[in-house]
Amino acid sequence: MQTSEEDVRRLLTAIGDDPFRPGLIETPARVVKANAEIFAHTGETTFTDYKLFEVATDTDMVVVADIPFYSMCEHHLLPFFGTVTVAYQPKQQVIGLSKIPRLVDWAARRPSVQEGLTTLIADELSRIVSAEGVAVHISARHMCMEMRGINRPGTTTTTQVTRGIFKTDAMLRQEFQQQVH
Ligand SMILES: Nc1nc2c(ncn2[C@@H]2O[C@H](COP(=O)(O)OP(=O)(O)OP(=O)(O)O)[C@@H](O)[C@H]2O)c(=O)[nH]1
Ligand SMILES: [Zn+2]
Repeated sequence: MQTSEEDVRRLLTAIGDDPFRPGLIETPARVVKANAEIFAHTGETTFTDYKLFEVATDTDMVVVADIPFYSMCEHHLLPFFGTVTVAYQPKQQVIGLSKIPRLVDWAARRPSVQEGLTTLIADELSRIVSAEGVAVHISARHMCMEMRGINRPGTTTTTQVTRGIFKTDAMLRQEFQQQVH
């Protein structure tokens, strides 16, 4: 399913503009293309683009910090964006490091709320890697709170999901939180 150029022309008309004026004539095609990228993984429930490796390790925590993401708030279809920090304590398997930002992109490229995005990343990482525990922290700015409505530029929202040992071990959770900038 894709946005059509006609959908965009209808929206432009509805906001009181003329979709056929010179400045807007190519806009519907651009918006269709942009939406295909921004909403690329809408409706997908399973992340498949990963590789696992069997490794003998007693690593306490693998952390990939400050992964930038862009998503769209499902209430207003306005951007929310920021950084994600993902951690897990491996058992015998580790995931290819680059696959963690890929997982974040996959989860973000759909309409969502920040809490749901945090949970989706934790759910998929837990499913993919057999880990002792998983932790995901997101810090984000919501354009729906900054450029309209309550109009509070610069506010940040943080969300965190912990699973397994990150939930039961307060010290480990604290170490994770120290990795979050
Ligand atoms: N929990 C949560 N709320 C969000 C998120 N993104 C947007 N919202 C909130 O969704 C709510 C929608 O509230 P409504 O009262 O239905 O919509 P609204 O009249 O546009 O609300 P205002 O934004 O307060 O003007 C607002 O409070 C938003 O701040 C998110 O990621 N998580
Ligand atoms: Zn919103």
